[in-house]
Amino acid sequence: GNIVSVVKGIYQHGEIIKGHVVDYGNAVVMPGLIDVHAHLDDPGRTEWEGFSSGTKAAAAGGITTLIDMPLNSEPSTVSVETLKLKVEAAEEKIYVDVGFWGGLVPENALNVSALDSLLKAGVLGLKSFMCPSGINDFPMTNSSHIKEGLHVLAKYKRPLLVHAEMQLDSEGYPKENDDINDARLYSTYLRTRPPSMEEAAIRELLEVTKHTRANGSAEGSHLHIVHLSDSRASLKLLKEAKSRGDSITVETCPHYLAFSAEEIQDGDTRFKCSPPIRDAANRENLWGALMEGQIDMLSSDHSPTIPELKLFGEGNFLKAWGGISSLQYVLPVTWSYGKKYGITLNQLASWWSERPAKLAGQELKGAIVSGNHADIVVWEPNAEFELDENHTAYHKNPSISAYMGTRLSGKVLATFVRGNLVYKEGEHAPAACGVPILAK
Ligand SMILES: NC(=O)NC(NC(N)=O)C(=O)[O-]
Ligand SMILES: [Zn+2]
Ligand SMILES: [Zn+2]
Repeated sequence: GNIVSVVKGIYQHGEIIKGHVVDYGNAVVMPGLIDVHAHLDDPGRTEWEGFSSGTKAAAAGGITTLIDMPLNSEPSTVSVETLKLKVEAAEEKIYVDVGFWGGLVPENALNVSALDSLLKAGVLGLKSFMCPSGINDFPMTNSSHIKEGLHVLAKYKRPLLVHAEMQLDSEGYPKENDDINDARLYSTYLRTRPPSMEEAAIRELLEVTKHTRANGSAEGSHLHIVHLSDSRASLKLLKEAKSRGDSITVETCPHYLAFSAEEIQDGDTRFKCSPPIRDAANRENLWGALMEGQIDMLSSDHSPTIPELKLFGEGNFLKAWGGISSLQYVLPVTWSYGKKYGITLNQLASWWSERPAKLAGQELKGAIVSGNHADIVVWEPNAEFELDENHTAYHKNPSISAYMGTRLSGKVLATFVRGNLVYKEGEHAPAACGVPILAK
């Protein structure tokens, strides 16, 4: 299951290597992708996705490790008991390795022993929202909850991931439940979540992350901003905080790099997510920041649901479920939309494998080096395909993906997890052989 050695050619110590040699010709052999932000909705909402379909889609997309979010499953993963339910739900159903984030919510944030037991039970870190999550048993937290959480996490050297948007009553922008008649217009939804909401949340977080600096009271803990969309004030604040020594990283997602507000059609709620996809100029800035290293990594934020909750009929952006379905496509999407910015394979491996592995504390994953798990994706960057109904999608609800109808390049030929061939050109391994990852 591990990489024994990495050699040039097929000779080792002057001898032709014995055993089973597979020659993938000019295809790229890369570390498997590690997606630190996916909502697999299991247990409890397997009609939205589920471990089996979600990890099959992942394997088909070259993802070898997923870290599952603590919400959208029912119940949310906010305690030892609910983590147990999640791990049991994953048994015999995961085709790639799956780790778990725990939830930081008001009911456990100020209860040190509750957080200790959740972390001792093996979650790889905690996740919290600074605005309503859309899930009833996953309420939002404020900065005092987050401060407490970070101080407990410091003992375990594990991260806190935060959905950084804060509702500001002061600003006169429409709220989601105002009865606005043009709820079919994407611009109406966009106005309800201006960049200032991300900026306000990040300003508040930076008051807490100063404790994560060397010799700070929360030294050892780490804050990770999930799915950044605002490429201006928010990114500037994060850059300054990093230069002051705060332990902070930030991710963005392929949908913020692929799409722009100008191209989202009225009523096409496949594109609804929070924070929202912003304008084309913002997308250009995000690409610039990613290429320069100001944005540390990428994640899918695969947040599917059933088609009915996307309200395709009425196309109401204010009431439809927010979340983009993308898991299987993130490698070809990043590659296809990134080519014009000159992205390299090394950058792909850094954004999708090396850095996510560090965030999730997975020292034996994220790079093809001897001793590491043999988690590998083999793919052809120049192979093009239409993402249409003829393209086999393994997601539970393929029709809701914003990527349907796009033409992409980058075809996955084979995916290996701990040396097991889990996917090969349309075929999955006969049995689910992924491992649930619990922190020691
Ligand atoms: N409950 C969710 O899945 N929310 C997600 N929804 C999005 N991103 O629109 C998220 O990550 O915030
Ligand atoms: Zn979020
Ligand atoms: Zn999410």
